[in-house]
Amino acid sequence: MNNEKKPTGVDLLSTAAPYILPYLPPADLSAISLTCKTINLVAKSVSVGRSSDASRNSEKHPIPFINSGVDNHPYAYFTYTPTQIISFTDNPPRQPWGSCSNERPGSTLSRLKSVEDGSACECERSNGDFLGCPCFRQRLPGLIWECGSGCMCVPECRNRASQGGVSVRLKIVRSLMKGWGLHADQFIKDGEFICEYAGELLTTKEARKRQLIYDKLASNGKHTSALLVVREHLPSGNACMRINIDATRIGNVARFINHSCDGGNLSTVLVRTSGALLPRVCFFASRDILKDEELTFSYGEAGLNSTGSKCFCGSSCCSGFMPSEHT
Ligand SMILES: C[S@@+](CC[C@H](N)C(=O)[O-])C[C@H]1O[C@@H](n2cnc3c(N)ncnc32)[C@H](O)[C@@H]1O
Repeated sequence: MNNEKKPTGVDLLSTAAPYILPYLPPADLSAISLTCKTINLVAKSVSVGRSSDASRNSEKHPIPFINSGVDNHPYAYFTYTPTQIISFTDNPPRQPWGSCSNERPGSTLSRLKSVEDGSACECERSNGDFLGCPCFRQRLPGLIWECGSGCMCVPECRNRASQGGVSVRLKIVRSLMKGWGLHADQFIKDGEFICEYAGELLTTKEARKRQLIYDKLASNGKHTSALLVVREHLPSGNACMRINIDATRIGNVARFINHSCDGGNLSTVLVRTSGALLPRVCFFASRDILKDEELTFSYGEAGLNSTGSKCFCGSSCCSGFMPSEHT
């Protein structure tokens, strides 16, 4: 005789729900949480997991959302990518987030630490020739050349500072006037790498199309977008290359960095890596940054390009209005 009890519908539901619910966007999660007690409990734990780490275990430390009673937003929903990707024309694929089974990758995501004495960089030598590494041949203002697949050096090489993802402790804090903002959760030294601006790489045509949609959505005051346009001036001085990165649907923590009219405490640097076709846009501390300070940079000059949206950066030179990028 078989004494084993057959699982009930509730048993099956509580087994399956933790695997399915982390794939749901907030509106669907909230709707399904009303169906029964079991689902409600799982939905609550998914929300708690989401607000505890925006990076979905992709970065070295968790990056929590902090909302100390400003409003009822526990987190912002988007698909996470630690580095730039080619754009999606359709909706991005669903990514689970908030599951308690997610494990921080730790050593599997080869963490790159800077080596103070520089002796780890073997790329300077090629057959005994110290001019072997392409990264050291060209240095231009606002541009850093890092070692890459074309170099012989170890991942710990100090000339790969921006390649290991976010290694400083950060948090995403809600404010009444600016929405979410990225803050330091530790002291950060002047010049330290903070994060890449990761998102979808767009053609200029696609960037212009999306900007029109975002401007329309923003006019009802409920939508924030994160489309960054950076221009790389070529050595001739006569031409420049445009890089359009949209972190609105798919991005990383850089999508939460707010604007400051005084230039803020971050510098925007283009990083070219040996062996890679396209540069990456990276943020470095432009001065020492204290724990809890908000991280900001200038989106551009307000002047004639202003969208008319009010700026709440609070700096002494605030123009009162947010700059806009003419895409
Ligand atoms: C890249 S997002 C930054 C993250 C955003 N605060 C959020 O909650 O997702 C850019 C948007 O943030 C808001 N923002 C950024 N800096 C601001 C500032 N100084 N004053 C007011 N709003 C700001 C604007 O709505 C802007 O369109």
